[in-house]
Amino acid sequence: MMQPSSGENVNQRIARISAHLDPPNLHMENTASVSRLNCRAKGGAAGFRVAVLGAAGGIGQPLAMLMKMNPLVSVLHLYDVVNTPGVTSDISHMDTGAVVRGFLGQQQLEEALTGVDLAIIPAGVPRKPGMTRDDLFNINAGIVRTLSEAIAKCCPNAIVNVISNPVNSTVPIAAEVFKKAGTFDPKKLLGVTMLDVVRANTFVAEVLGLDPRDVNVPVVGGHAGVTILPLLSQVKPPCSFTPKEVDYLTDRIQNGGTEVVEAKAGAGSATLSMAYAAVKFADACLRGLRGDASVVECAFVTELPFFASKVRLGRIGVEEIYPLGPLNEYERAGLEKAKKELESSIQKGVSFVRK
Ligand SMILES: NC(=O)C1=CN([C@@H]2O[C@H](COP(=O)(O)OP(=O)(O)OC[C@H]3O[C@@H](n4cnc5c(N)ncnc54)[C@H](O)[C@@H]3O)[C@@H](O)[C@H]2O)C=CC1
Ligand SMILES: O=C([O-])CC(=O)C(=O)O
Repeated sequence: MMQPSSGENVNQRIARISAHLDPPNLHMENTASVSRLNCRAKGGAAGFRVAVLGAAGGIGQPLAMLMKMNPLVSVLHLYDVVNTPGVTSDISHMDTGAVVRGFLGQQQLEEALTGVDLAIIPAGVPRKPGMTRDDLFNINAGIVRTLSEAIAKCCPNAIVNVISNPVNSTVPIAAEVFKKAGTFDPKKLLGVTMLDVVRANTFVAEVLGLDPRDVNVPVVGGHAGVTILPLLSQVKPPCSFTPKEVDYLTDRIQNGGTEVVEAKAGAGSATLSMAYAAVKFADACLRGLRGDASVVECAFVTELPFFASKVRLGRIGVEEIYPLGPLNEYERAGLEKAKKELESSIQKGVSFVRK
């Protein structure tokens, strides 16, 4: 026990005690479950272990915060190449169940991934006005490859949620890395297209005058421009749109990301709505892992070979990929455009790893 020194004021006392504390829950050299003042908690209530890779970023921070609030998460690993000590300290003060641990820099990447059930990847640079998602390829491809190599080594059975853009190429990159490592399981690798669904629900609800929570719009294809294919003929609850409404909604859903990039005027792309969407999707993956019945969401999966589809999530990841269902003429034309662009984006990702 530290003894109070005589003549010490409150600020001096606090400073003296703080100097004896370990860095806040940060897994540095001294990992020792960081026993601040010998607290007994070692963490690990029943639940899943989740790692966020890119946790200090615009998406990473709110995503980490929301995952800390998720009762299915028992241990939350926050990894980034910068700033994880601060983010980890901050989030670790939330009085929710998950134990938070921070990991900083490449040398701590493997430790960050060991034992995790779900790895979420929002690492990488975002767009600025005038850029396409594909313009991010040169930087983000290498980041996703590095992180995927570490996943293959340290948690080959984890479910992987890829957020980093261009998703249409980064998911094929992860798949190729896993194939090379002999760990590829198409049931476990998912590109996160949930934001397209979240936007579609919101915009359709606005047009119809409904509560967005009561609306469900399947969005298939991919996650860039024309590859984002909302199936407005399959909206639940069943409803109909005028041709003008279909044009307006399709355009707004396909360009929702650009709408945010332009509004942010150089300060990045969607972060808050993306963190919300990522957590909605991660929660679905965890409920599937827990064995909940009928967990169905849209995601970019690797079995057609790559296509965002409605999928049922279960204990092993993707348990069923639903067919597209009946498409109207407008959607069939959209599908042809989507397929063409998707093919080249997929090939670009595959070649990046094979070259
Ligand atoms: N799938 C989707 O629907 C969406 C995807 N995105 C994408 O998500 C990515 C991240 O966006 P923001 O969070 O806004 O960017 P950001 O720049 O704010 O954050 C990215 C974070 O990644 C970290 N990072 C960079 N290299 C890393 C590495 N090798 N390992 C671990 N962390 C690393 C950075 O240090 C930074 O903290 C972008 O590629 C963006 O285009 C954004 C919105 C929606
Ligand atoms: O548009 C971007 O660059 C980010 C993104 O993927 C989205 O908001 O859908």
